[in-house]
Amino acid sequence: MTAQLLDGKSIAADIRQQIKTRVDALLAAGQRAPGLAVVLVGENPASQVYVRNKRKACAEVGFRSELHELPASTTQDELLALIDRLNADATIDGILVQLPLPEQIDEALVTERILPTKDVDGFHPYNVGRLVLRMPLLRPCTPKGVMTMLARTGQSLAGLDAVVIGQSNIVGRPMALELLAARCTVTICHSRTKDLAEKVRGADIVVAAVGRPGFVPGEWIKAGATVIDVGINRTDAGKLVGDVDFAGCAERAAWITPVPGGVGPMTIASLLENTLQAAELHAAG
Ligand SMILES: Nc1nc(=O)c2c([nH]1)NC[C@@H]1CN(c3ccc(C(=O)N[C@@H](CCC(=O)O)C(=O)O)cc3)C=[N+]21
Ligand SMILES: [Mg+2]
Repeated sequence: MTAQLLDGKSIAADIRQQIKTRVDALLAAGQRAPGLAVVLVGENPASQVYVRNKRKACAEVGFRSELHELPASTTQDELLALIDRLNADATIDGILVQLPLPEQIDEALVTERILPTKDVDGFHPYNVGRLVLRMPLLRPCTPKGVMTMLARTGQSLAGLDAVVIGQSNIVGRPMALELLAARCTVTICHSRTKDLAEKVRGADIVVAAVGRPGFVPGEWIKAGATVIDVGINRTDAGKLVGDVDFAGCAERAAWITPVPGGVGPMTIASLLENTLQAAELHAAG
């Protein structure tokens, strides 16, 4: 392996330490702790793991977090009524409705119901529009965490060729907008892309967010590239693997993120940053 590891686990721990210091200062000044409401509908085992990790991170930095666990049979109106209550609750700064939601619930409608200043996922059309216009407010957590990791490489991003594989609303699209704002030349690839291998071969930065284990082989990677693996795929043996062939890509890349311990912990660190930012917005009125 020649690549250096972008250690999300340790960068996320640094960020939590910084946030804890700021929360301690808030409390010392007589202000309340930032509050996050996490809403979990149904019993998706992966969602339960992520929600547990999020609440553990909140506790570590001194946030108040509350968990609203609703049955899989919850109606859309019941969920919207809960969001209305959380929107009106002055002790709640951030609302996170864990996705995916059961099929009877319209995710877009739920996302739009959350007050934009409490939308710590950054999924509300208001926050997405702010990102498009280069005046971001609350930024989607996974792309934000990736930008924090890229900053840690110390390289200037301006003018680099970036390829994002995947065009989802929660990762691929906002990721491309973040890289564009950092003045990369960005290509978004997806399932209908022609000559994907050629596009990746030209990239200085590759972000893989396809949800297919080992989808990006080492042969696609340009020498010295930065490889960011957003994939979290569980094998039949219960092991977590990313979207890139780690060993193959690490032979050529200058920087690479592991799975686990890469982008996942950074997503949670960004959620904490967003919740603190939302608390500051609410304190400012
Ligand atoms: N409204 C909403 N917001 C989200 O941010 C959101 C969501 N819904 N639905 C699901 C995805 C996925 N996601 C992850 C968060 C942390 C890890 C994470 O901590 N990963 C650890 C491993 C965790 C494990 O052991 O499974 C790691 O990569 O090292 C992974 C994935 C947030 N998501
Ligand atoms: Mg996310």
